[in-house]
Amino acid sequence: MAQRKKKLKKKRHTANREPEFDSDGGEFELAAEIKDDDSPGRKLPCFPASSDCLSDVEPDTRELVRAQNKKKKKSGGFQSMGLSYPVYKGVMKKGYKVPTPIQRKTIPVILDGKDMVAMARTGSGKTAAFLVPMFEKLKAPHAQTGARALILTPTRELALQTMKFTKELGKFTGLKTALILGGDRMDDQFAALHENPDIIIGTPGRLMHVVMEMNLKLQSVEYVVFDEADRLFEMGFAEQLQEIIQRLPDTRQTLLFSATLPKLLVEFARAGLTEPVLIRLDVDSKLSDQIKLSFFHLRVDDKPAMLLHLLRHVVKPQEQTVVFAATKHHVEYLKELLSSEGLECAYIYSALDQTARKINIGKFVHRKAMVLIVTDVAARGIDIPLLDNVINYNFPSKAKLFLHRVGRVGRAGRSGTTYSLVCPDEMPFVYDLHLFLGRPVQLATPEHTPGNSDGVFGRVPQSILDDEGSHLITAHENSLDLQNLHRVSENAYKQYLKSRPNPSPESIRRVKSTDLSSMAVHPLLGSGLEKMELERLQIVDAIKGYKSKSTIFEINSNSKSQASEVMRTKRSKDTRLVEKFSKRREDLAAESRLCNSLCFHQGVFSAVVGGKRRGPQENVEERPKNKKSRQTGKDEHYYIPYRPKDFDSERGLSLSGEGTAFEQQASSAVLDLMGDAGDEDRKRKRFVRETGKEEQQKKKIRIDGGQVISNKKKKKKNLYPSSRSRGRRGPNFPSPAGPQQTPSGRRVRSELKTNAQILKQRKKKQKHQFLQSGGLKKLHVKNKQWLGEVKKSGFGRGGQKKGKMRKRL
Ligand SMILES: Nc1ncnc2c1ncn2[C@@H]1O[C@H](COP(=O)(O)OP(=O)(O)OP(=O)(O)O)[C@@H](O)[C@H]1O
Repeated sequence: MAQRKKKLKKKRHTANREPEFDSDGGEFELAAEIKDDDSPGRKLPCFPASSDCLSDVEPDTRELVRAQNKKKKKSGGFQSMGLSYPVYKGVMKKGYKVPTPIQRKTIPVILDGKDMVAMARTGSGKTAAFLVPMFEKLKAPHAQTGARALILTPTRELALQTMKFTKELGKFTGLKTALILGGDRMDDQFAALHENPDIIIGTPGRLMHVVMEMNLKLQSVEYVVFDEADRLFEMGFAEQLQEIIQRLPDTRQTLLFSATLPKLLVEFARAGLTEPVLIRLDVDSKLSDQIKLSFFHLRVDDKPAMLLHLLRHVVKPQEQTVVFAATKHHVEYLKELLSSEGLECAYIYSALDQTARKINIGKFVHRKAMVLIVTDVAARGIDIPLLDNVINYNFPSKAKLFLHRVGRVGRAGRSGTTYSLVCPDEMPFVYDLHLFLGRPVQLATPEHTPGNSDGVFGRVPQSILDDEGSHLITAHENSLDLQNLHRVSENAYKQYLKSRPNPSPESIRRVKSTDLSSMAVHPLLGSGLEKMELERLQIVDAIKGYKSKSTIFEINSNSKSQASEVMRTKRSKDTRLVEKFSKRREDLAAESRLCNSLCFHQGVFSAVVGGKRRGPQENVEERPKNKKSRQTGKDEHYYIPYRPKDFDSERGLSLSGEGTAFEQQASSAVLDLMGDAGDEDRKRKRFVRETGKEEQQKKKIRIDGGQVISNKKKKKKNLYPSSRSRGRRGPNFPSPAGPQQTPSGRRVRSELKTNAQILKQRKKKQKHQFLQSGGLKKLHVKNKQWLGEVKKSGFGRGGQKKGKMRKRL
């Protein structure tokens, strides 16, 4: 223990000597933010002198060779990173000639042994950024110790993909990898861990389950990666991560990667980072310019028709498309719908059987199906290189989820298009997204052409919806399945709406004040018919917005009924208020129109945000000066906003999506005057003491598949010994030895059991099973039967004879 502490100190000491990555004053805060600077001549962080090397078992010649290689090769390429031959060969074989910016920034720092939090946009090559240095560090398989690297991912698909990358990039290193995923057989996973893998790739739920079953200590892990870290550190995985992290040694190197990470490292406090380096690339331009965005405004019922239109007429036949839907029921419905319309499609959702998921992904990757319908399970990390389009059938409720979904296209410098179907209740999320991206919402105008339609928010011509709608009606009439699935998906949507997070209040306000009647048809959908269609839509809007001057109570103007009298009196009383309200609405609409045009022409986004920030001085005169704006008298030049500039962006990235960690903490800070005395029972309206149930709940753990089980029950289950007793050992099952050593010389207790222990456990289990299956009772009954039989055979039918035989019995 003392030795470990000493080493940790040493590690910190080495890190402190490099000022460019240091945290200020050793506080757990933002250590350093490296701006996107791709200058090839950038100085690489220097290596520690051999005396500072972490291993005190032998002088690390590897480091020296690497430093030597670095000096020789010109900077900018993988060569300059001083990679060893097997690793370099794997990288070249994969076809990576030059490192991507995130790889160039992160690999040298990771090789220097620092903890890291790295953010770069989707498809920028983050996987290789943590795999390459991992291979370099692990070097070659180790015979004695357990796994030395652990990679955690939030979804099975992503874990499978990381496994594929690991195999390809690490082909020449000979390192062994075990994949621990929910949905696969646990016995196989026990066996895989017995083969003494160097790397474990897994999803938190199943890994925690396996770790607890096998009682693995994970003390040999030196390198931990949390891929899609923001998702992993969201509430859903908290317990599983806790269980895994507390088993890891303090001296490990921890890396967090994602395309969407908040700036405040406090949000990752549970990861146990030690003086981490923060690398955030593309903070300003979160989306690749190669990705084109289109937003279509329509009713929720028109979405199926629009989807069909997009897939048939807008998307090219040779292009592959991923459709994101809100729930698995939507996926099932859409799959049935598209199939009935002759569009071949594959589908994935988390509840789908593992084999079916693999088959469906395979079908899509091999271009047997050109459409893949998915829930958000496939939103993160999945890399399908030739993917062209993403369709958001349901708009994501979080801006960062939009980034991840959209990030499935435009990978590694390719181009792609995203189409989002937005119904009225999803409008505030579109505004939230634009706040997050720092762009104005562009409402379509008749002047927009398909060529300049990027980011435009427009309407869908009714003619398109009518055409496809008639197909849909026939399809539904002919298929009972489709009708049922549609009904189920509608019910699921109601549930989905209940669980959906709320948009920000300013976006709701903005949507209310936006005059959508001025919005034209989306340029991608109505080339040539914009003006005519706009007029038509305006007439339809006017009809929709028509309000009768009198109520149903006043149908007969000279009616003397009591109801009509009441209505008339009320009307005369409220006229002033109604007028005031409609005038305010008109003003707001006019202001929003002006803001939109200003933003569109000048790119001044600040003007869009609820009128809080003002545009350039010269345009102030053009604004309708309402009472409020005149009163504020804010001088932009000297005004210091109470929110930081990147507030909206950071709010989107924050793990809870509610704001910064500080704001959350402050809002949840409660002075508990009652202390431990108890809690208020709202139903009974009195204070009650804690019953200890909370403690019991804490002892329960959610395993993969969402099942909640108690720790105790888990132990009773004993899946691991039973698998071992069946002799499912891997071919290279290492002999159970005494204490082993890590390369750094630390002693680790063997996780393997001795023969005696195994036999003892086996006996215990057999006894347990025997008792559980009512073994004693059965034995008793069996004995009785036997006695009866013997009696019969001994004494014939009567059974009452006396004699020698009877005596013997
Ligand atoms: N140095 C490189 N040169 C060329 N291609 C690369 C390089 N590094 C990665 N790629 C390719 O870029 C694509 C995207 O890589 P990867 O999946 O690692 O991105 P990512 O940043 O992890 O994306 P996401 O955030 O969506 O998970 C992959 O097809 C990968 O093979």
